[in-house]
Amino acid sequence: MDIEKVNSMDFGEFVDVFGNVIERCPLIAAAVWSQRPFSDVEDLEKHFFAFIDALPQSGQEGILRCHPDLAGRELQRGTLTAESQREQSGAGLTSLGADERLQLAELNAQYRARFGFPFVLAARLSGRAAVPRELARRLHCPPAQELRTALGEVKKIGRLRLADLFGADPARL
Ligand SMILES: NC(=O)N[C@H]1NC(=O)NC1=O
Repeated sequence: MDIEKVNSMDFGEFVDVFGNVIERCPLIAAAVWSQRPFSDVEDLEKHFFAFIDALPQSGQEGILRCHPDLAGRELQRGTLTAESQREQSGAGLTSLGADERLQLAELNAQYRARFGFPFVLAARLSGRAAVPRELARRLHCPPAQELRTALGEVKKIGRLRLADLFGADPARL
């Protein structure tokens, strides 16, 4: 895919293609479409991120709540989005032992109880051992800092998903 192709997409096609750049938030792609034309993929990415940054805290928390737990029930049930499924299996979360799954479920529950949204981490950038470690560490962070960290992870996930769509190297975005 190239940027000329993106700029020529009608609304429906654009939302079909980019609707899950931010997990289960096609509204963001819908809003970004009206800002076309984009000069390149970096410019497109900037519009996604600027939308997130401009939201009030309730909206930013809403975005986090659209994310499925890592190694959670949806992974077990096979109801993840295709992107999330790929990311979670790529990180080795599909092959956890029962003990590891239980440990993560407990940490996920503690995290959600403390912050009111699920723990979000760009799974593709960390291995399965790093997930419980990061979860346990971030569980003790101040809420305002944690919201910023979690949104930073949402952006990392979005960047990787955009890079996939463009067949680009995410380091160059
Ligand atoms: N909870 C959470 O981080 N979920 C996400 N992380 C990721 O890499 N893909 C997801 O769906």
